[in-house]
Amino acid sequence: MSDAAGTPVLSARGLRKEHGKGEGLVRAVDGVDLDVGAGETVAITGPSGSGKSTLLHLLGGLDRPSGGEVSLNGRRIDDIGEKALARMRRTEVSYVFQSFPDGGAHRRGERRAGRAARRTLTAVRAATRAGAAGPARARRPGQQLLPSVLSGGQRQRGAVARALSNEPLVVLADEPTGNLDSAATSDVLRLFEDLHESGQTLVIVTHDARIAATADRTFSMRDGALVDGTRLAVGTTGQLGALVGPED
Ligand SMILES: Nc1ncnc2c1ncn2[C@@H]1O[C@H](COP(=O)(O)OP(=O)(O)OP(=O)(O)O)[C@@H](O)[C@H]1O
Repeated sequence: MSDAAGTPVLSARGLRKEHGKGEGLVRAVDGVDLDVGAGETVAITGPSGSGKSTLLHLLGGLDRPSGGEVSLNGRRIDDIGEKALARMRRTEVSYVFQSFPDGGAHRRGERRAGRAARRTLTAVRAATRAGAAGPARARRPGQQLLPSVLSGGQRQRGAVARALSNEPLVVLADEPTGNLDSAATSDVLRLFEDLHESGQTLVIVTHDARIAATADRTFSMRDGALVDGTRLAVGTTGQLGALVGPED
């Protein structure tokens, strides 16, 4: 799980992110430790609102932690200046986000994807404004907001291709098969399998058991904490089922 020098490609220590204040305080990420080694695929699953997207944003420098550390190839990224952070986001990390639903998708799915996309876009815009603008803007996920005649599967394959264009140290994917039909999901699944085989380091947030099954390690998130997912029950629907954790 580490390279020859023993340094994980991506590492988090005591990572925390709080939103809001007082009674409205949400501990979205609450003390996460994680090491992702070179060429490793790590899948993160867990219920809605458990902090998966927030964690991915912190790991990729799209958002600043409230506490704790994030390192890329042994170099801290949580405490670096905005320019260095913007450069890091352009050159060392890539993101794949949830595809937008095609016309026939269920309205609840659309609303959910819309909310997630707005939050991500807000984070990307804030990060881009704060750091060096320019190239980062051009190929960030806002592109996926453009109305398009492409199918969800085609758009998502394009998004993955773009994500690889800067040969990132790590690809962070947030529900990459969300809103895709099963044929498109299979395509994207194959892409991730190929990526894994090619030695790309990957962190994938997913509800899809088939995607999670491609991972070397799977974790579940619960209330902002990462739980070892080796005891995840996989249901017959292809969705990851209940976590058989100590609290269950
Ligand atoms: N910008 C924000 N401001 C306030 N609260 C937020 C913000 N972003 C996330 N949260 C809250 O933090 C918690 C974790 O959210 P997050 O989106 O990371 O969870 P998730 O596991 O990715 O959920 P989903 O699977 O629905 O995308 C939730 O309670 C959410 O409402």
